Amino acid sequence: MTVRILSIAGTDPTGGAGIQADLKSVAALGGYGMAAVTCLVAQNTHGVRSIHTPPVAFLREQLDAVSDDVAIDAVKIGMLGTAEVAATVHAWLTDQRAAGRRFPVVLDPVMVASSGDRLLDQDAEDAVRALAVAHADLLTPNLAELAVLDGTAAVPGGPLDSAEDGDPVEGWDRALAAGRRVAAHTDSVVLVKGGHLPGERTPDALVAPDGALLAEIAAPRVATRNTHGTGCSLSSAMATLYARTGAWPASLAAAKRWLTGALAASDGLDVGSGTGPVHHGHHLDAAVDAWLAEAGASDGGASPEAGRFTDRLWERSTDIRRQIDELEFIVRLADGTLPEPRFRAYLAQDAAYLQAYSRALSALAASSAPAHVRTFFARGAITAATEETVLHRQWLGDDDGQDLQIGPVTSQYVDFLLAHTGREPWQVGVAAVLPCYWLYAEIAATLSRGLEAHRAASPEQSSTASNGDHPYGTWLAAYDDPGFQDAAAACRALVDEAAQTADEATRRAMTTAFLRACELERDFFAAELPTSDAVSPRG
Ligand SMILES: Nc1ncnc2c1ncn2[C@@H]1O[C@H](COP(=O)(O)OP(=O)(O)OP(=O)(O)O)[C@@H](O)[C@H]1O
Ligand SMILES: Cc1ncc(COP(=O)(O)O)c(N)n1
Repeated sequence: MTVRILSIAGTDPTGGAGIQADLKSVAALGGYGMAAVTCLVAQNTHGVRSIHTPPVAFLREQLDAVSDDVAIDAVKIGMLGTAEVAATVHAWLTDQRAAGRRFPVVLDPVMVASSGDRLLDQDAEDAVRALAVAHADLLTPNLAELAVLDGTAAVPGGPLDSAEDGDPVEGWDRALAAGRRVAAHTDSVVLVKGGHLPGERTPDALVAPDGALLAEIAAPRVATRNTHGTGCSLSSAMATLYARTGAWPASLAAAKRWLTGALAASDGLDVGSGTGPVHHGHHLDAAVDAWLAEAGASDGGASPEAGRFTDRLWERSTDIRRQIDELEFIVRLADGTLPEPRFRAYLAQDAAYLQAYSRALSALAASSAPAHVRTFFARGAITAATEETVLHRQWLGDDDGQDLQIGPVTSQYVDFLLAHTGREPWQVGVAAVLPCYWLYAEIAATLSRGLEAHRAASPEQSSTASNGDHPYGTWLAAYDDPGFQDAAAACRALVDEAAQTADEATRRAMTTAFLRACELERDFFAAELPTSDAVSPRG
């Protein structure tokens, strides 16, 4: 069943925060969104200009109009603005309960916007606290709001906190302690959010009224300034997912995954020149493009006129690339804990793959592409074949690879490449082989950061020891070879050039081929580390 979620919140005419963000988030997570407006806010990505609060009797009319007609599966409360508005929502919820209508309530105690503008009168804090105590099932304060609810300065960002650049670990411990106190006091689950902590991580945790830590998620910080409305979006996502599942930890895990994708895709939005919004519908782009393609219409974004074609491809592959970064195989390869048999099994598949890749590049070298394109791929075919030989000699020993069992994902990827470079227009072929260059070049950067971290953590390995004691150090270092990075950039430029010469149908086929190859790259890495791996890690 589609869950019906009511947002009670203020507005943002630029669509990034408040009710507009709530409705987008509910829809993005498969719910049906409804909204009753508390305050009208003239704001944009730079800040709040003015606030108009309609008479509270009208708010009550909106709320009754909904509840008299529609069964509500969850309520999300955002900006309340004044004590009177908070009391009106409080009274309506009390009446709903008295009438036997029970639904989960997520309260995002919005007090100050990320721009620094106040969104709640100071004398309304008690009314919000009372609402939390009486009706909230989940509270989602940011660190500053947590400090206000806690009534102490013991939270980073709290009233007396002067250590803006303090230690993130200590700050997080203090935040969790405050979260536990607020959960106990309000008898609600508290989602403690680390978005405003300094450092590389943005931890989030759920604490229960009895102090139990229900979940803790340490997501990496997405490097973007576009965080306007993340709090609104996360709280309405939690309301929607909890209405669907009845489980807070599962809701948080799914909501964070979606929100991280929305943050990662936000740079492609270009909404406003200040702190921009997140891309709530980032995961829907591919479905809409497929419908448009079936309808024979332009996808509107992948035309060569609209900036670099490969920029659009990169943006469209955001989710797949994130999934690759999060794969256990990649994480453990980078930190050196990947079991060696697993690594060797991967390399064997990689060697088989490279033989076929070399044949695919040869097909492009023999295609009807312009001469400089054919030359590039002729060289690439030789490099891939040579690389394959080196892999065999260095890691796989004398085994000549003849009796290698080719895994199902490897053969799927190989079939895909050979079909796309042999039978399709050359432009589609170059788009199909690009991920093997480009994603590998990007993954190399991730892996070499892992190697750097490993070296830094092993100071006894002097800087003259090139690879520390990382078991795959030599292999990781070869990955980050500048020659390979250059080849990836050159291949990308050829794909941009190919898009210029292609008609619209061919550009669509290029996009589809690129994205499919990205998925196959992901599946190739994922196939090598089944979760039930019984091999013990290398000592
Ligand atoms: N740069 C980022 N990268 C990844 N996650 C982030 C980032 N910034 C915020 N988040 C996440 O966004 C959610 C909202 O957290 P935050 O602490 O920013 O709340 P907030 O201040 O209420 O939000 P808002 O900015 O809308 O006021 C949390 O899940 C947090 O971890
Ligand atoms: C109506 C409304 N509600 C909430 C926020 C907080 O969002 P942010 O802190 O990201 O500005 C906002 N700006 N506007």
